[in-house]
Amino acid sequence: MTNIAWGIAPIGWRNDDIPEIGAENTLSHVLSDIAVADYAGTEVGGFFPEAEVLNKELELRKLRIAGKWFSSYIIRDGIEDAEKAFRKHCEYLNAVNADVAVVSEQTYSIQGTDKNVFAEKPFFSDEEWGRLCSGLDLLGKVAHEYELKLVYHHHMGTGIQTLEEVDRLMRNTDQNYVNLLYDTGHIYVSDDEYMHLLNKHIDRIKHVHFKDVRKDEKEECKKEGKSFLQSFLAGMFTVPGDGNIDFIPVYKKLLASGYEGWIIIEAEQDPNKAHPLEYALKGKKYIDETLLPLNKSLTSIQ
Ligand SMILES: O=C1C[C@@H](O)[C@H](O)[C@@H](O)C1=O
Ligand SMILES: [Co+2]
Repeated sequence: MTNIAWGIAPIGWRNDDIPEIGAENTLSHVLSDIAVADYAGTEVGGFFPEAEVLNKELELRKLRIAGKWFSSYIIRDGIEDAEKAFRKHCEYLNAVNADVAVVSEQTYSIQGTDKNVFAEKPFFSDEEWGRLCSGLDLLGKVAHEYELKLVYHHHMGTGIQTLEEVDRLMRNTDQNYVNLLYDTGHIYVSDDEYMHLLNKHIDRIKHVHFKDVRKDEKEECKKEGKSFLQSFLAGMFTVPGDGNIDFIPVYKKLLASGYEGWIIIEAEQDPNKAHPLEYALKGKKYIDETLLPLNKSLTSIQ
């Protein structure tokens, strides 16, 4: 037995970074697809309604909420403003019974712009690093007050993208309050590797995004200097089992370390090209047929 819950993010149906795409997919449609594909839950998308309305729709389908993305601007706006916005965020998370607050520092981020995501990422100065890390410690304590875990999302096109940057963030934040969200797709696109980060920071990882990458598409996007948005629209990402990441050693490492929490399938694609339910089912088939049988090896270790 494991204490892992499998979910899928609404990002395959609708994308907060490009609200026009998939706009025809209503909340009911997305949640019903997630239930049909037999996932335990999801993360909150930007188009999700107030807590009371959402809870009713979740209950009807026996789904749970893992967490919700929070764009912090600690460096740009200062920690006071960030804390105020984050407290509101945590109140909503409590109202929908979530477990984690996904935080990503968006100061200077190019993830939503048309800049070349492979060559134009921002870098923080030493002074900015100091303010970011102490600010995150404070937000982590706020999350703790709300009985939530702050999980930091390393992300392409931001100041915390590479393994080196994640290392620095982990070294300079309080391990009691600042946890890590491990996103296979982002670290693979950034560093051409995904096991190193997992092995190195396994003790801080409290939330996981399983995003697969089509290597050839990635190389093409890099060659063409595409932006982050253009890259995912071109099909750089897909569901686990459909790309070039080997999730077997990833899942084995999580099992061996006793990981408890959510693994969220997160595959942003153009919903007009990649049928969202078809891909949700494809991801679930891979989990059921390839990953879950690995749980037996855990039983034999114990
Ligand atoms: O967790 C995520 C949330 C999205 O908004 C983001 O752009 C995506 O790439 C991701 O990993
Ligand atoms: Co992610």
